[in-house]
Amino acid sequence: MERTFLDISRVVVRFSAGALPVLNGVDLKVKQGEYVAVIGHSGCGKSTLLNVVAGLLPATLGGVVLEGTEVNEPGPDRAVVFQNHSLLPWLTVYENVRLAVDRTVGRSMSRAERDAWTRENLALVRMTDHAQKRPHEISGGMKQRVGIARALAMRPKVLLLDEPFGALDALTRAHLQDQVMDIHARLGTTVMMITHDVDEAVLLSDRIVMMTNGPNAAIGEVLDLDLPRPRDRLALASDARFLAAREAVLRFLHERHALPEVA
Ligand SMILES: Nc1ncnc2c1ncn2[C@@H]1O[C@H](COP(=O)(O)OP(=O)(O)OP(=O)(O)O)[C@@H](O)[C@H]1O
Repeated sequence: MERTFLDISRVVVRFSAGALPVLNGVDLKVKQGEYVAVIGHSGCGKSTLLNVVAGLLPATLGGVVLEGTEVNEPGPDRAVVFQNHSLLPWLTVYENVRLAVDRTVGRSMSRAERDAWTRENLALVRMTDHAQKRPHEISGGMKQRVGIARALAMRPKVLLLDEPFGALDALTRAHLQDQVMDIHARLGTTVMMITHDVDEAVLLSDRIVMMTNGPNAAIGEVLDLDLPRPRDRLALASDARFLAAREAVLRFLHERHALPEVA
């Protein structure tokens, strides 16, 4: 049996003493190199779960262990990319990534190595030609690419993506999904991605974790995707396995766990 890499164990999150917990007993074991998507209706607690894994929010009960070490605070081994790019506006694209390098992995590198590592990560997201621009001079999709480069530059054990493509138009989104698939294939990074988008979850993931509605949310079902990689969005559009997986997730969200007002 493959060893658990990221172990989310019986996580309960309660924001106030009198209220019901938002999450009530989330258990998830992620293998190294696995791409896991977490999907569920708005407000079910997806970001809350990601924040617990990131170490940004303590679990009320239960906890998270990454490669044998308990998560108690944020750290570069769990780099997060949020929906709204959080680049520093007064720094260039290069400087935004370089800052992360200098503050994390770069401590053990020479100046020239830090420069090369920064450029390598910018190249990975195809931002080399825009390295000297500032955030206001690049598009939303480019900003997300820089955010991904910055996260990868920390050499994280787990890349945590919180709706990273949520604010982008459909074509830019598709382009970025393809790039993330390519990066995942090349680097073998373990990824946990929050999404609302069923097609995105099926296209990118090895497993889809479907959450029940909150409060008291937990994992309702987990779907294993045996679609071979590399995956091609056009070929998959008519692939019976892709369509069956898509339908299974849609049925979970809109039949078994439809929101009360639309049920
Ligand atoms: N700091 C907080 N204090 C109190 N309640 C919170 C806090 N953070 C989140 N919540 C509540 O917890 C619930 C889950 O929120 P969360 O953002 O995790 O959901 P989500 O599934 O990520 O939603 P969405 O898909 O809309 O982003 C919501 O009811 C939210 O109001």
